[in-house]
Amino acid sequence: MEHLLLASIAMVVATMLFLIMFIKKEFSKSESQYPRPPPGPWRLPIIGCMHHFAGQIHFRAFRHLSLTYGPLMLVRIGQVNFAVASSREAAQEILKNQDPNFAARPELVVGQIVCYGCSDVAFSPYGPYWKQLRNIFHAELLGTEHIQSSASIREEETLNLIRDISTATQPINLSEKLRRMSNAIISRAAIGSRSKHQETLILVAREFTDVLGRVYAVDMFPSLKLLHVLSCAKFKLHRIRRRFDKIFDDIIKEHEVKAKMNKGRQVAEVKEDIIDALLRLKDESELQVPMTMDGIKAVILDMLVGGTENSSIVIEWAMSELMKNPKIMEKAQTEVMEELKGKNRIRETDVVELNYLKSIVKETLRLHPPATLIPRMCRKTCDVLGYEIEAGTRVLVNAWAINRDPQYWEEAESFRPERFESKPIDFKGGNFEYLPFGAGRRICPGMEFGLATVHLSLAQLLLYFDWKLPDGRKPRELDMSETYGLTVARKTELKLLATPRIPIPSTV
Ligand code: HEM
Repeated sequence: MEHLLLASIAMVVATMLFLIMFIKKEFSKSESQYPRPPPGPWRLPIIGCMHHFAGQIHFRAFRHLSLTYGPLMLVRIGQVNFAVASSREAAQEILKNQDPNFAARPELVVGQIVCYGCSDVAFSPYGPYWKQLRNIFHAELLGTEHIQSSASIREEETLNLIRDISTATQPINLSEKLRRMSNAIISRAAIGSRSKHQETLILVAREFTDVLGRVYAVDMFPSLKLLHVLSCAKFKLHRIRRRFDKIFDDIIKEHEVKAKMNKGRQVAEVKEDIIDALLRLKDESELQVPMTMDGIKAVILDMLVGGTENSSIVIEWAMSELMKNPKIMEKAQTEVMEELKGKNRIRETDVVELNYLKSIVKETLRLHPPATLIPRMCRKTCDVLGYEIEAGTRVLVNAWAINRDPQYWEEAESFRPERFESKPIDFKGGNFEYLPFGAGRRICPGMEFGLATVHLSLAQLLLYFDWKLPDGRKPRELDMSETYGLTVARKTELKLLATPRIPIPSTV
């Protein structure tokens, strides 16, 4: 009996020991197999990490936090987690090595309301519809052939800008003139003519890019429905959408009238723009995913807003940096003047030779990328740099911080175009320490088009004028503060005095 009791006790002890060892082994296995979430700043109840942003622009605040929490951190804002990548390695992992898993965009209320239920290119979910739109963009507007054939539009519109500036006797608002020029270029290339709604379009586009960069309670507290009602965000967004709608309806109506007049003629005979092509494809239902009228409006929105704001912002920053760095301005003016020798004007084909000017644009995009935070979303739970990123987590690649990281850039905060003369780095998304156009599947499709506008207009501004700050102000007094939007522009409009240097040609 005693033996039996001892044997039972021994059995129980052995079983318990076995169980403890098994659980311990499994536990340590689960720890090493499934990584932990990335580290992040401490949180307060309800608002999460919002207090860390007080008084700071978001991309600067994220960089500041990354100095403590590392290249990949998890920042909770309200009820939403953001994985923020702030190093070349983290960006490469997200935008290249695991690109398909991060090729989604977050579904924001702004995309739902203003971008016609996220049916544009920029907000649409990763999948066949998005792929189809990118192909149409490439085939009808942004491919190499179209960029070459739209060179005459850029040459005309940059010359119009130069003529307009040459008539001014007072300091000019260069920011405003650049927005008008960029909008005229993209409108003529995309919809066949300057939009008669240009003024309203530019105003609403500015309002839209501004709201795009804001943190809305409706997105950060998805479950607090009362807050959605109390916040006036949705009301504001619906107002923007109505104003866009009116303009886009008009553009589409004009194209439908033109299509009726051209009925019966072969496609090759008719000079089609991208809206004509979209309307034709919609009716022919040749597409894998049918195109709706809202989808067409969303595409117009991407083209007109993306094509206007980004290019003019880059030229504005380039001119600001040149005003602050007169020696660089002088060197660039000499280069353009040399290129003019034996010709009566600078054309787009001449820009290829302007290597210093192209380095100035690269350096401008390094210090002032219009899109500071590249927004993506994680589709499936995965491991990035040893940390677990859960499906549905919003991801931000802090391109602004990476472009200025002293680990990759000597004198990172200085404007030094020469650095690109010895550094074979380009925009195409293969150098993850330099991301002005993003990278991977969702890289900017308008890169070549935007650069063509930026290069040519900057060359013309430097060739035809000498520039000064008004009221005898010194270059160091120029305010360089940034706006708080999705695309980061100058906070104050750039106002300059232009003095003609050489005669302006009368025709293109
Ligand atoms: C110099 C000017 C420009 C800059 C710096 C710029 C920058 C960017 C960046 C950083 C992205 C995000 C890429 C990513 O997620 O990896 C983007 C996306 C996009 N850009 Fe641009 N852009 C410029 C010009 C343009 C132009 C001229 C157009 C159209 C005419 C355009 C249309 C778009 C669209 C539609 C997307 C969304 C792509 C997608 O989600 O698949 N951009 N751009």
